[in-house]
Amino acid sequence: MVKVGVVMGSISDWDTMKQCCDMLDYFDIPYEKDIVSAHRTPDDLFQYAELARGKGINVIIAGAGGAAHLPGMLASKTTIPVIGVPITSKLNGYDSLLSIVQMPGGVPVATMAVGAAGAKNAGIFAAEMIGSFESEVAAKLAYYKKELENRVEQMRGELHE
Ligand SMILES: Nc1c(C(=O)O)ncn1[C@@H]1O[C@H](COP(=O)(O)O)[C@@H](O)[C@H]1O
Repeated sequence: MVKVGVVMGSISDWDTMKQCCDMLDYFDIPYEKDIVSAHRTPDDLFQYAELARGKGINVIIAGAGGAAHLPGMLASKTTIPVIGVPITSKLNGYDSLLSIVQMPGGVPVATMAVGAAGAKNAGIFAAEMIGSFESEVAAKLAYYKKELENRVEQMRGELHE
């Protein structure tokens, strides 16, 4: 059963949002991906939010750029937690970031950094949410953290070579 719903406002967001799907693959978390736009397909957005829980989705990751209303509008229509990924834009993603992060009180969106690193972290953060109740995912997260530590150890070696 699908556990994470990954949505983006346009196919032009895919290069970035792929980073989050790569992390979900790494942690063996089943997900679905789709393109939904608050501006271009508002009816689809409402339908997506309404059907998500029934599909078994525990977390939604939504990436959008510019006037990035997609994550916030999803959050307004569902009680499933929404992670927002600001996509780099003509204004370097500042507009996307502020559109996503500045939600009114009562409608939270867990906002990541702009661009690829944010998308990657969104995948890891979703895994952490699922890992809080699935021990197999928690074990994979612990292994991942160990690998990060090993990589720094390797960097220290390279620095002193
Ligand atoms: N911000 C949104 C929404 C939305 O918030 O619903 N729908 C599309 N977009 C964004 O428009 C940008 C340009 O899209 P195009 O490349 O298709 O013109 C994309 O980054 C997309 O996320």
